[in-house]
Amino acid sequence: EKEHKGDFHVEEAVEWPGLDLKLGQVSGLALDLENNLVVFHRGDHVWDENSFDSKFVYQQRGLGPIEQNTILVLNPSNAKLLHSTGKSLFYLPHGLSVDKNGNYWVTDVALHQVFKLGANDKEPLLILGVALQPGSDKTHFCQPTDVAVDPITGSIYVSDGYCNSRIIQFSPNGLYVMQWGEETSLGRSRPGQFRIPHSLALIPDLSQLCVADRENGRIQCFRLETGEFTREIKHKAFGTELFAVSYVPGGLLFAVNGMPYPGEAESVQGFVMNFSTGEIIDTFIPLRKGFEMPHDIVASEDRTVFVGDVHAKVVWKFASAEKSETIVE
Ligand SMILES: O=C(N[C@@H](O)C(=O)O)c1ccccc1
Repeated sequence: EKEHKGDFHVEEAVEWPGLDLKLGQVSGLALDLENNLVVFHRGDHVWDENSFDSKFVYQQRGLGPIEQNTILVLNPSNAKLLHSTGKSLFYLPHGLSVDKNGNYWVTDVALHQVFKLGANDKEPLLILGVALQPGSDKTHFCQPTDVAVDPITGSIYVSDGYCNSRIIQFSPNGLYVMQWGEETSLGRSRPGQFRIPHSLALIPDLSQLCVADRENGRIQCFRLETGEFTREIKHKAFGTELFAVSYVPGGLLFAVNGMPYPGEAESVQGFVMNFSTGEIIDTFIPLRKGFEMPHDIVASEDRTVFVGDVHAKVVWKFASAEKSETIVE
C-alpha cells in the first residue's frame, strides 16, 4: 500500500461514467455553478503532427468546424447529459473555464482565439484574437491554452500558449491591460519564464494565478494585479511535464503530469497538494486502465475530482475515500 498523508485519499469511482459519452479528444474540464461537470472535447477532430505548419498556421481548415456539440454539461453523479452547446464553432478545442455568471470561456488552438459563450446562447458574447492568425502582439495569440476570469474584478487572464510564453490580462470587456512572462532561456528556467504555459488556476481569495508551466514540469504562481512572481511548486514526482492545475477553495491544489519520457521513473498520475505549503498530500491513478495523456483536471469542494484525457478520449472520476488509518509503504 502507498503512504497517504492527510485525512483522505482519492480513489477512482469505477461506476463512472457507466454510459458511452461519445467523446473526442478531451481537452478541457470545468464545474459550472451547479457543480455539474462541463467537458470541452474535439468531436471528430484530432490534434496531430499534420495539424499545423512550421508557422503554427492550422492546416485542416478544409475540414470545417466540428459539427458535434463540443461543450457537454453532465450530471456529476450519473454522467447523464444535461445540456450541450458549441457546435459548428471550433476547430481544435483546448482550455475551458466557467465564470461566476455561468458563462463558458474557451480557447481554440487552431483559431488562436478565446471565446466567451453564454450558457444558452449560440453566438459568442466576446471573441479575442484574430481567427486562424497566430501572432504575439496585443490582438493575436499563438495556440492559446487556457482562460480564467477573476470573479472579483472580472479581469480575464489568458495563458498564451504553445507558441508564445506569456500570460495576458484583459479588462472585463476584453481590452488589453498587461502581460508577463518570457520564454525559458537555455539552461535553467528562471521565475516568470515558461515552456508552454498550459493551464490556469485562479485563486481569488489569495489574489493569485497559478500556471502549469508544462515542459518545465512545474507550477508557477503570480499576483493577479501585477503579474509579480510569488512562488514555484515543483516536485521530482512531477517528472518532465506538468499538464494541468486546479484549485479548490479550502486550500487544495490538484494537478496532473505528463506521460513519462523514455527512461523516466516518474509515472503519469494525479496529485493533491496543500496549496500553502506546496507539499504533495496524495497521488492517484485509475484502478483499471492507466492514464494516457491526462490533459485537464477539476475538483469540487467535496473533493470529487475529474480528469480529462486527450489521448484516451475519456473522463475519469475520483472520489475521496475517507481513510481510517495511515498505511505506510
Ligand atoms: O501537445 C500536443 N497535444 C496536446 O497537448 C493536445 O492535444 O492538446 C501535441 C504536440 C505536438 C503535436 C501534436 C500534439
